[in-house]
Amino acid sequence: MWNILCQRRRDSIDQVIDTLIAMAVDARLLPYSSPNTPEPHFVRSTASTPSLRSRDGTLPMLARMDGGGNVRVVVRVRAFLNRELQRNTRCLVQMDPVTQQTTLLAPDQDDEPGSKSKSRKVVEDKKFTFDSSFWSHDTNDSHYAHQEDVYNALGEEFLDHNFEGYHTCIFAYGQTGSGKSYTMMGTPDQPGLIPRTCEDLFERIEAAQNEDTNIAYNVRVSYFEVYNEHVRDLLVPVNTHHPPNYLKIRESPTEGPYVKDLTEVPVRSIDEILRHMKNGDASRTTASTKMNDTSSRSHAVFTIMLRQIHHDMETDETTERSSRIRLVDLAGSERAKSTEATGARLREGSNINKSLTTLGRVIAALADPKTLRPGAKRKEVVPYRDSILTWLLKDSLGGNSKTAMIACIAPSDYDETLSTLRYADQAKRIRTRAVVNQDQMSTAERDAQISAMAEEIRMLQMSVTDSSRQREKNAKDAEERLDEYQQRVSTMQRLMEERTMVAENKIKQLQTENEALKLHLKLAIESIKNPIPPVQVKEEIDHDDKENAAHGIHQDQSDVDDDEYEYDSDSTVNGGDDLQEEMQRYLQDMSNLRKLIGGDLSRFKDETSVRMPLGVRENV
Ligand SMILES: Nc1ncnc2c1ncn2[C@@H]1O[C@H](COP(=O)(O)OP(=O)(O)OP(=O)(O)O)[C@@H](O)[C@H]1O
Repeated sequence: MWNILCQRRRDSIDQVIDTLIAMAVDARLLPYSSPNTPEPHFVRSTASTPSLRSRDGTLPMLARMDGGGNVRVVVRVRAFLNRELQRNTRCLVQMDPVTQQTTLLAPDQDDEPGSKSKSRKVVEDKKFTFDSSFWSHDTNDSHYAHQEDVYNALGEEFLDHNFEGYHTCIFAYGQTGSGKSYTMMGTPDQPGLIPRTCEDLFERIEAAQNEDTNIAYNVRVSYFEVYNEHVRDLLVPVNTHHPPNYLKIRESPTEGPYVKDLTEVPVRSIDEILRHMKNGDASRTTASTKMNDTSSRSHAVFTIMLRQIHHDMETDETTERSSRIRLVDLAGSERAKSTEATGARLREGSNINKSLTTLGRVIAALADPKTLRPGAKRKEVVPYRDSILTWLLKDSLGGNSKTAMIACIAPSDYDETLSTLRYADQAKRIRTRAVVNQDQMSTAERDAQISAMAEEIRMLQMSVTDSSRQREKNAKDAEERLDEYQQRVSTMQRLMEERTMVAENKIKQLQTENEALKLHLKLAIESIKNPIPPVQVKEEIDHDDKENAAHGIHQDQSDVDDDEYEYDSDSTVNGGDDLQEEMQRYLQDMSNLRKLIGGDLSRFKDETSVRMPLGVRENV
């Protein structure tokens, strides 16, 4: 009992320390400090504020604020493949749909001919419990998990997080041929997690825009693969006459590691995003191996950047939420003996294993409570930089992201499945520190930020020119400055885009108001032109008089009332003229305002297009 209490206390302390470390790392977690605190670029962050558009709007406040959490780990077992059926292999995996427990059964002596299991000292049943266990082995079973079930249980919730402003990452891990690509990409008939996420994303955007015109969405995608420790852009068509263009990795103090010059394509519809996804997928390096006819020989990273910009017309404040959706299909771990690979395949296999081994070391380091202890130099302990894959996934594995791992397993390979399940079991202990990526600022603040940035870019431009003169002397320094300069330019482009979106929204709103006023004016003029005939009122009054007389009520005022009515009618006409004049004046004001905003808008567009060639991003 005492031990449990101590453990609980240690856990709580660890949690508090975690939060404090996260606050120190990410200034946005700190409460808005005093006015004396210098605020870089006037950005007032409201991280952890309620969702702009959570799915049902009923998330409890605490759930929204708690960005930290353990890596979600799920496991999926696939059906037998033809070669396994021909060998008459036995299914070694059992899953309990109630407890989510996965049991790996020890193979019989005759199973897995030539496998290491014979020589293992202890070959016994092993039990693991994960967040979900997806049984995709036999379609006849009631708890069979279809592609849709996997998306509903995991993908949908992660997309909710993206709309709340969190970065997310879902990666599929497992031995070669265990069903990673099937789970992530799927087939045309059975689409996997990536196409389902794309579809759901645009369906939600469409629904949200129909509901609220003050919110604008901006979606971009990128797709790259890590092949033989090189990064290749999958959205750039392959040119067989040229050697592959491998991209470099850079690390920015604010954004973390990123791929330099990676294509980021803006997408506006489901069809567009699916087209890019399919093109990229077709460019991926695959080959036929003994274990899988279409084996992925690279790690593929499909990233969706989602920006939600909400402009409040009343306060003239803009709230921007940005999130990154990373969907990773890792290459499969493999044993040279099983794949019988030689030559290029063998070299690929050893590179794949090398990066997966590093991923395993990163996971082990992050899962180790000692790494999280106060005073531990986390950066030094976690070997992110030992492989391209782990360096690029640094943020997703141990930083600002909500992350899930799908461990894919084959039904009849004891050793490989045990190794995958152990890997997954360790990943369960990793805690990430996700925060809502949200900024809020007024139009004036944004303008000030753009001016400050323009000045900064001017200075950087000058220093880049100076540096390039000394390039021979100090090439690295010059390159770094150029990188920084390009990054600032693209940030500024983003701000300009935002300003354009806000201006467009304002115009839309003014147009609606204008239309409403025109209609109002038309009705007012019509009612002035065709006033209600006074005679009707008179008749009614006469009728009333008669009735009143019949009831013996004295009506001295009836003539006066008539006069008053005629007088009122005149004054209505005069009042109508006034109203019409006022309306005309108002309309004039509106059209002036519209011209003014229109002028601004075209100016912003001009500025953006003028600055375009300076940016790093292609196809933007
Ligand atoms: N849940 C499933 N239901 C039906 N078939 C599946 C399932 N999972 C995988 N498969 C089939 O198994 C084979 C191997 O799957 P897949 O290519 O997805 O494996 P992988 O883990 O991506 O392999 P690699 O690491 O070699 O790329 C494919 O023919 C695929 O259609």
